[in-house]
Amino acid sequence: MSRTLKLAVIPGDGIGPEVIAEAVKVLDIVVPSTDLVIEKTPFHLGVERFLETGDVLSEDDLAAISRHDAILLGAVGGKPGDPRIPAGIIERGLLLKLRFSLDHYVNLRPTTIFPGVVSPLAHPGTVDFVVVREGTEGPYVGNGGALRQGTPHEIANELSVNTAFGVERVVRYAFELAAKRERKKLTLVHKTNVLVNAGSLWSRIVDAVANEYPQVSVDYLHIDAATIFFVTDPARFDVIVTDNLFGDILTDLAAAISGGIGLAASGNINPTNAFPSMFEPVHGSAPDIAGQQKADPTAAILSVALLLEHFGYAEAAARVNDAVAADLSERGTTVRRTSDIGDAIVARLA
Ligand SMILES: NC(=O)c1ccc[n+]([C@@H]2O[C@H](COP(=O)([O-])OP(=O)(O)OC[C@H]3O[C@@H](n4cnc5c(N)ncnc54)[C@H](O)[C@@H]3O)[C@@H](O)[C@H]2O)c1
Ligand SMILES: CC(C)[C@H](C(=O)O)[C@@H](O)C(=O)O
Ligand SMILES: [Mg+2]
Repeated sequence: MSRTLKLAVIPGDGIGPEVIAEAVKVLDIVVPSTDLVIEKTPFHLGVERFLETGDVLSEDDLAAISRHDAILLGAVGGKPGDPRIPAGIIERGLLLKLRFSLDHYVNLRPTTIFPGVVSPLAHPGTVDFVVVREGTEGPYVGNGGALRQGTPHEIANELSVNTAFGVERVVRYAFELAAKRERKKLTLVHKTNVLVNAGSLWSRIVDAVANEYPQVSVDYLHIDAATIFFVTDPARFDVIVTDNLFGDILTDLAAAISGGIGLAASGNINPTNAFPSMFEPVHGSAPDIAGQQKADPTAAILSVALLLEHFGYAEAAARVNDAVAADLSERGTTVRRTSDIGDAIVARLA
């Protein structure tokens, strides 16, 4: 008996299509070792589509994507400052619209330093942590406005929305994850000394849920101090739970300390499975290197491993991770084309 998984594939912009081509090759080579049959549907979305049609993501597109079991996305967005693309129209209208509409309240971003990968840190220690970034609230909700725009008296607001329901569900997910991991440690990262209302809500919920997980040790860091420890002692972290914006910034830093943004994978998870979860590299469309086969597809390939894990295919996911690890440990400082990296990883899985 086989199990059919309907996968919406959104290659997107810039390096998105280049890295997704390699991720799909890896998926295609690993899936026959499972009982899965993957039915892929490509969706042509992103800057090009916007420039051609003025449309970013129609209700029909959204409905069609929602009928899939999962989404694999490359990256979306144009060159920052491109006058043809209003700021945020692709990011908000496509990427965040998917995350919000499909209730991706857990943005899961694991970090490890693979053997042989050179960290810019002199003494990184053993780095193996997961950032559980809240995905549907915070300053990302788009609840803002501007008054007297363009005048010296302009006022620009972006409201950060934090609901007890939204915070509790992501905190519970983070505790559940911490309880399953070896070190069983959870760090709340926030800015409770300044953002006192949101900070108080997050702290109280973490304290309350902690009572149900006596086996998990809990600590707290302000976001600014957390960035210090990411650089001076990243080995201290196990599971980090934080809000949408802090999590965005921390996870680019996590990528940088662990070998680069080309290696950082993520899952936008709807743990209830009411909606398809979405797997994507943490990086963006990298207009500076797009179309040149210079992008590292490893993050997209590791996102495929997260997808397989999400559906319970831990062994297939481990095979992909192992093939990536082997490739990275042999890679050294050799510069390879995007498709050569994909092919080398595929060859290890064949
Ligand atoms: N999830 C997403 O779709 C996503 C994420 C971040 C940024 N963006 C969008 O992407 C566009 C560019 O944003 P940015 O420049 O701030 O961030 P970026 O992540 O695209 O690029 C930052 C730097 O990292 C490099 N880089 C990124 N991915 C790489 C890879 N796989 N291999 C090698 N180098 C890589 C780029 O060349 C660039 O120098 C913007 O429109 C932004 O909004 C989209
Ligand atoms: C492009 C942008 C909306 C997105 C975010 O801020 O979440 C990106 O930076 C990411 O980390 O996935
Ligand atoms: Mg980001």
